[in-house]
Amino acid sequence: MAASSISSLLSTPNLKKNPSLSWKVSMPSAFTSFPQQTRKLEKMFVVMAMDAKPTVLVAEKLGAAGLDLLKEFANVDCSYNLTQEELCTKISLCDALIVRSGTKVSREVFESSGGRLKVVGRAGVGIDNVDLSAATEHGCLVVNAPTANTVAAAEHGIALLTSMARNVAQADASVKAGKWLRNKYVGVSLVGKTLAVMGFGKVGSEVARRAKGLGMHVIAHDPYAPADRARAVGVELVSFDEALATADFISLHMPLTPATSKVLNDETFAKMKKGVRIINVARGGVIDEEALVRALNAGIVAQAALDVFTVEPPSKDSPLIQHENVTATPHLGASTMEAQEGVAIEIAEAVVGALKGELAATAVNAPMVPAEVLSELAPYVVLAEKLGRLAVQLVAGGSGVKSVKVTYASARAPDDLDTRLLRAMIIKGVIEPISSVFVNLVNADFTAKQRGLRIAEERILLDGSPENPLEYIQVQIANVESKFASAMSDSGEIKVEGMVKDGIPHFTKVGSFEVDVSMEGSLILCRQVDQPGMIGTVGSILGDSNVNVSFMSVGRVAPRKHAVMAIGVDDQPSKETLKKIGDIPAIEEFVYLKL
Ligand SMILES: NC(=O)C1=CN([C@@H]2O[C@H](COP(=O)(O)OP(=O)(O)OC[C@H]3O[C@@H](n4cnc5c(N)ncnc54)[C@H](O)[C@@H]3O)[C@@H](O)[C@H]2O)C=CC1
Ligand SMILES: O=C(O)C(=O)COP(=O)(O)O
Repeated sequence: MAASSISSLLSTPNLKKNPSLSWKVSMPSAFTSFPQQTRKLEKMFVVMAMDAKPTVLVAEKLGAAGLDLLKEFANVDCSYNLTQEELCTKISLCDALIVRSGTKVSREVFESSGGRLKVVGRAGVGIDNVDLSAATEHGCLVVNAPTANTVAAAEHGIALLTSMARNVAQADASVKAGKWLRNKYVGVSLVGKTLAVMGFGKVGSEVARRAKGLGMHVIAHDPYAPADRARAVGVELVSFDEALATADFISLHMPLTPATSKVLNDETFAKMKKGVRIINVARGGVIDEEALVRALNAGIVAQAALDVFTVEPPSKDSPLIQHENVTATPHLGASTMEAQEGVAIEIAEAVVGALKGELAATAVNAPMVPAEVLSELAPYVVLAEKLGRLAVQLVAGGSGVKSVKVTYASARAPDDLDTRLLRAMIIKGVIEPISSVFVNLVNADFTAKQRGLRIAEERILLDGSPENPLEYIQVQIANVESKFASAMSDSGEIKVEGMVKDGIPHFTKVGSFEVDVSMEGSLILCRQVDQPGMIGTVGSILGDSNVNVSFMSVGRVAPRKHAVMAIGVDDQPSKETLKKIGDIPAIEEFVYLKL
């Protein structure tokens, strides 16, 4: 599993809210190539509890191999058939929740978690039972297991197709009822018939492959599938209407989304060939079930074989289930021994990875960033957050921060630089110091939007060799006053800039003053009249107060005019120490900032 680590981006509110737990520093593998960064990254990439194991609630049956993996890392609570109320009660004690299709992970569940829930693992493909918006708003990562049950679902689709065509289920029931109805259960042949696969993704393409082996003519409709993938399987991609008009069999394999909800309805059934047969192993909600009953009664649809239903389980006296031309199975698509073991391992690995702070390759509501990209971006991720923090601390109280402009200067082609992580970190840096809101990679964009914070991103393409992903990052905050007037650019924005030198983030510009300070600890910025002895004067005030200076840099516009001195300090100076600095006659303004 390709997974990368960037724990601070996935750490969740209870890290802050639950100080009683002691948190261990774990250096994610993606960062081990930056040994010089270790100390600073340790501060950022704080992950799971050392003495408090996380708790994973497994709310539906999961294969043993997956449970074993989970137990190596977490306390595992297997509680099946919980009511919504019980789930909401339990969830506040859980760091992760694993479900299949039978559990509704509603907004209420996220709200009830009190910020503790870090990850929801869907042990399967469809995530229509998880309220993704609520998950994102709560900064909770959702991961699924998208590959391990593909073949099982495709095989079940083929099982339904063949058994429907030969009335296997109905004939079996009649034999068991003591009947011998050889004339009633005459079936239809598959060879030479047209099968329309609706949704040519993982399952759809496996169904297509198998149906071709049965001698069927296979067409597919999928607005997003590449034509060459279809060609490779020997399948022609057609329009929705053409698929409906030409198919003898229609097999549904698209996800349930607002766009696919009730996509088979009275209107679309009317466009089908009379006597069409429908197979659904996708989701019940893609069919208007009442319209399907009407189409069955009218003979438009000769038969339907359904594994999934709008409401599961459907009511016993549902006219659809009871229809003699309907074959129904209880959502068995993924239920083979092999698929369930595979899914269990796939989801357990994803959930454990996410709890460790890794970015899962199967994240549904967060960007998936390959390990090698993450490793390269690591110091820039730190830089981005610190620039955000710096910029916002320069804003004078009372000015609302509404608009942040981020400029990425790079010699790399725009396609070569994924800025989503950097943007998330800048948002984190800007928002966290001025609010109680917790920001991570999952909820960064949402949180910015919700607070009315506009983030404009700009790329500057530099000449030269694109050895580093970025030359510098600049963060500007517009329409605000600054508590440090020298931080304002000529065009009236607070402006800070930084770059990575030898793997270490450096602060390199404030307003129009160039400085050069490694971004560690805290920072004192002073504007002074440029004159000899200033460094010594400030240095000895700090030294007398036992404040260790890590870096000092002076940026000036011209000799003996104004200069900005940036002083990196390891320890927080006391108010008295800061006052003494401010009292130096040549100091015109100063500000103390936490990095
Ligand atoms: N019955 C069961 O136990 C199982 C059901 N499933 C369901 O099967 C479905 C497909 O799963 P996968 O193939 O793994 O997903 P997938 O994501 O690989 O494929 C879905 C395909 O549907 C396409 N699609 C999206 N909107 C469409 C539209 N309006 N019309 C036509 N195609 C559209 C997508 O482009 C994609 O190619 C999902 O709904 C999943 O939940 C999957 C596994 C087991
Ligand atoms: O993976 C899917 O989308 C499925 O529908 C399988 O559902 P299940 O895990 O068997 O409840």
